[in-house]
Order: sequence, then C-alpha cells, then structure tokens
Amino acid sequence: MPSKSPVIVALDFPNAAAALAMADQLDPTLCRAKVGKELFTAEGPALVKALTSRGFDVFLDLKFHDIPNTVAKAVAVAADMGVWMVNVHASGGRRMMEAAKASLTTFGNDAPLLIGVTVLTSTAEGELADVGLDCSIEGQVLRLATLAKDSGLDGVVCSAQEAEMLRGSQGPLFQLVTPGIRPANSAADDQRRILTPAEALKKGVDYMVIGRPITQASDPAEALRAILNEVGVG
Ligand SMILES: O=c1ccn([C@@H]2O[C@H](COP(=O)(O)O)[C@@H](O)[C@H]2O)c(=O)[nH]1
Repeated sequence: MPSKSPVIVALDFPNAAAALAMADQLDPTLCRAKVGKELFTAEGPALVKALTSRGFDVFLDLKFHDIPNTVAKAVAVAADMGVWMVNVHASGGRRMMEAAKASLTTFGNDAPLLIGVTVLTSTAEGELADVGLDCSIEGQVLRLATLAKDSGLDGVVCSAQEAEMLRGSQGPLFQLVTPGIRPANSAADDQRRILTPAEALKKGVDYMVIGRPITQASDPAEALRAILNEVGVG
C-alpha cells in the first residue's frame, strides 16, 4: 500500500547493499524513499526496482537540466521505471518543463509527480550574487515556482522557509517538497535554509526530504518514528 507519510528518506549511499540495508530498517508505510545522484549513478534502475518491490514510493532525485528534448526523454524513462516522483531544475526554463510534462501524457494516471527545483536548500542569502542573480532567495524561489506552475508541473522543491509564501501564491494543490529539514539540535551539515519537521508542516509543506538525521542515526527506524511523532503522524 502506498505510503501516506510526509517523510521521504534520502538514501544517499554509495551502493545498493548499503541503501537496501537502510531501506530494510524502514517501514514503507511510514516513509517514502529518495534515490539521488550518488546511488543512481552507482546502481541504476535495478536499485529503483528493488525499492519499489519492497513497497516504497520512489522519488528519483536526478534534477534533470538540459535541452527540452533530452529532459523530456529522461523524464519518460523515469516514468517507465515506475517512480512516484521525478524532478527537473526549474531554471531550465519554460520550454524544458513543458516538454518534460508533455512526455508524461502517455502514462495517464500512472505518471509520476513532476517537480521543479527552485533554489537549492544549501544556498544561503547572498550566494545568488555569485552566480549572477541580483535578487533575494525568496524572490528567485517565487519566480521559479510560478514558472514551474505555469509550465504544468505538479510542484516544486524549495526550503520550508519559503513554504508559507508559496502556499499562499500557488494555491493548495501545488506540491511543496522540502529538503533542509533538521530536528532540533541536529547538525545543519551543508544545509543553509533549514526548519524543524514541526515548523515545516506548520508552514504548509507536503513532503519533507530527510537524509542524514535518519540514515546516520544509531537507530534510523526510531529517528523516523520520533519525527513522525513530532508532527503527529502515524
Ligand atoms: O534543494 C535541495 C534539493 C535536494 N536536496 C537533497 O535532499 C537530501 C537532503 O539530505 P540531508 O542529509 O537531509 O541533508 C539530499 O539527498 C540532497 O541531495 C537538498 O538537500 N536540497
């Protein structure tokens, strides 16, 4: 049965053995699973299949960013793999996102959620200037989220710090997927725009992507349970 949990556990591991050892400690009715660049580059579609056959909804987090034709084809292959969610960089632009969305038409109700990445949660205020953007992070997130919605995407990756603003501007159905979640007293690591799980849900996020606070815990299943208790789920 697909999970109704708001938690997506980031399986950031170097190989299938380590990722599946972690997955086997987690209950797929209490969380979803995210496969990112490190794990997918090492193990490919077989690893996605191993997770879906264990009952996990899989978010394939490859953040495609390329010309429209290339991204559209990659998104369709991801859909064929049976993933639940896939993403592209919203900064790839309207034509790229529209092509990605169009490539999912043939999948009908089985199409994965298509999500646009706005500004990475590791980016701090002031760092946009380094890449030539003369605006605030909130302004850039709003601009890219609006473009993603206009291009037909189902939602965006953003920080929970921007969730309230986006919930107000993009409406109740636009999916807000937020990494950069840190339970109180956890290390921020390389994340810069963080909130706790309870703060994030209060701001209206749909899904919280959580990696190290769960996967590096001495008891990952207990760390997940504590987060679900904090937000009153499960
Ligand atoms: O803006 C973004 C987009 C993606 N991520 C990914 O989420 C997880 C976060 O892991 P933690 O260990 O909880 O920091 C990781 O896989 C990133 O690639 C993100 O952090 N920010």
